[in-house]
Amino acid sequence: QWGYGKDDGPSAWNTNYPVADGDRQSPIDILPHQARHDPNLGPIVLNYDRCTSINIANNGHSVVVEFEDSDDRSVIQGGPLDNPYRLKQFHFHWGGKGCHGSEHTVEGNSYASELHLVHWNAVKFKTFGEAASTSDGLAVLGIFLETGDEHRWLHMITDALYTVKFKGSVTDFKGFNPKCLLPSSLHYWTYLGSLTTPPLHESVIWIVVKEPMIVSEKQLGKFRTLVFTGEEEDERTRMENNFRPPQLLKGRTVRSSN
Ligand SMILES: COc1cc(C[n+]2ccc3cc(OS(N)(=O)=O)ccc3c2)cc(OC)c1OC
Ligand SMILES: [Zn+2]
Repeated sequence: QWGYGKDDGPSAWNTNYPVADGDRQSPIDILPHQARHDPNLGPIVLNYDRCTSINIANNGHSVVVEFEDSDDRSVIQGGPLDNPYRLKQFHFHWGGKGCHGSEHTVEGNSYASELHLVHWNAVKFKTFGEAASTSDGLAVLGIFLETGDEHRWLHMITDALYTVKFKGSVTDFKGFNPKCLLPSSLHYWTYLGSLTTPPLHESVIWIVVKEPMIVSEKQLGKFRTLVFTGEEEDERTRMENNFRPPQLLKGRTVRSSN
């Protein structure tokens, strides 16, 4: 019942989700010079080598790749995290043709798109849902996408998008390791925030990587062939501009790894 349109978009979400006006909402505009460099912030460590992707789906808001998360086969740890967090899914946010579509911005500048790798603290919680509704139950790794040369591995995602054009479509998507999408440096900013879509739970430790991944305009354009609507609906609404704009910092500190 929520979306990214004029009537159901981010400015209307606080009607059904009052936490939208909360004190630790995401995304935010990141000001690098005001971020506190914290020498105690170690590197982010990704152990995705035994990760098991299951499927790729169009949930009516984005395209999502889900992972098997019944054990610690794919986890993120280190950095601001005091436990390993299990990879649950990743998805993207993007703009319209020529417009930008990232959620976090840097000094007011947005990128073409943003990848979110969603992890949950399976040490402290039994289910993703429980973690998703408890402070710091989730850790989301945000990667900016910038247009330039073609990304050598992104085609594995974009070649599958035609199979999930419509809301509610799901197809098998096995053997994909998202580590191949990451930029070379994992230097990051980190702050306490929320899910950027309803239910907007304030349960996320955000880790936003400074270096963007480079993808071609053509690859990005394939995301815009998806539609928000189901196959049975008569109108086809192109899936684009599925991003929430930056929210108030409300006194939060953003820390920077080296
Ligand atoms: C699998 O169970 C759930 C799935 C989901 C699906 N879900 C919904 C919204 C999400 C928003 C997200 O926000 S983002 N964009 O900041 O990464 C991330 C993962 C999400 C995952 C939500 C749940 O409770 C909040 C769930 O527990 C009941
Ligand atoms: Zn997201």
